[in-house]
Amino acid sequence: MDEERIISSRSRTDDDWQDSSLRPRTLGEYIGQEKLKTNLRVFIDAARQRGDSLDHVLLYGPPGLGKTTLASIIAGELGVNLRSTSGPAIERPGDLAAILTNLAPYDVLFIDEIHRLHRTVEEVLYPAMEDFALDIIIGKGPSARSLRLDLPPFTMIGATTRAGALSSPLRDRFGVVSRLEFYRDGELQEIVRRAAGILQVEIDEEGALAIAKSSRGTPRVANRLLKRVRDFAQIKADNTITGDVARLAMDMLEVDALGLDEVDRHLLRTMVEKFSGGPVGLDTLAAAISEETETIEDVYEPYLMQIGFLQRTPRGRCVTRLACEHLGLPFGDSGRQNTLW
Ligand SMILES: Nc1ncnc2c1ncn2[C@@H]1O[C@H](COP(=O)(O)OP(=O)(O)OP(=O)(O)O)[C@@H](O)[C@H]1O
Repeated sequence: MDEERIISSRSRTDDDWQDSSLRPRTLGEYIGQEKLKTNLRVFIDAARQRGDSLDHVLLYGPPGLGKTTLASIIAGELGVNLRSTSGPAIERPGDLAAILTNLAPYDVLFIDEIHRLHRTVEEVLYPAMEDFALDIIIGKGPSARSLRLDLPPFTMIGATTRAGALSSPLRDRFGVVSRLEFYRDGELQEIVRRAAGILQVEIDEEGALAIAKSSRGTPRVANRLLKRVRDFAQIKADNTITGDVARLAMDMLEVDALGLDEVDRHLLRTMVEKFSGGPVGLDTLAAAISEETETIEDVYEPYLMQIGFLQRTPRGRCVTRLACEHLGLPFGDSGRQNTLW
């Protein structure tokens, strides 16, 4: 279901890949995440001055916030190559060994979804990250012996939506651990304006703000919405995106002013109608809306919690009064007990 959602921040569509032109290429072009950028600037400049590799970096946070973009910016700012792969794509220790031995000195190795690395693969990473070395076992049984191969110094950048799912030995080997935050409306407005400039679409302040507000704090969603709204502007509004055009387009896409779509509304409505607003366990909720628990946890929940529509309690998920007011649903039910209110 997630693949079809315009506002999905998780899956990359063909559209996203075609629009690599929208990706900022330098830290200066990268909008928002100010604290992280300031720190990275210092770490990158210091590493370059010393002629050293940058410490390994772990970026975590909800999907679509710019982790992949940041990894390629870091490589660009260091003036080195970026090698990209993902946790599930590395099936055997030998696959990772092949990648590592092919790195040039100071290269950046980016591993997306690093929490999904196989344990046996992960073990190869420990000495690689710590000592720039590869331990290879030759032979089997009593005659087996270990051989240590030196690797060039490199920087590993790991990205994950769930830092908690990383084993602590792996997490501990990252010198820089940073969380990406949801973007503010003003920052998203700037991202939309920048993207509109690249796509050569006219947009006014109000149009950019309307798209920003419906983008769930997420640049990937902002870019995707902009492209859909651009289609409306092209056919119905003289190629110019104003506040009215943006709102009209979003109505037709069934995305509301807070960026909620049919799936979010279905989730919240199900919680109210079938579970008296909660608490309801994640597995039960996932079954009720025919969705994977991981998708609910990684994609829907972070934003719904951020805007105060959902709360996580030890006994399960609960809908808030704010969510009910937004959706025009009844709040407070005689059947609901022991919730947070
Ligand atoms: N800070 C930013 N400024 C401007 N545009 C951005 C920024 N961050 C992300 N984008 C845009 O959003 C899109 C999505 O970013 P990206 O693919 O890097 O997200 P991600 O967090 O790596 O997602 P995932 O977690 O799925 O890997 C990019 O194509 C880029 O155009």
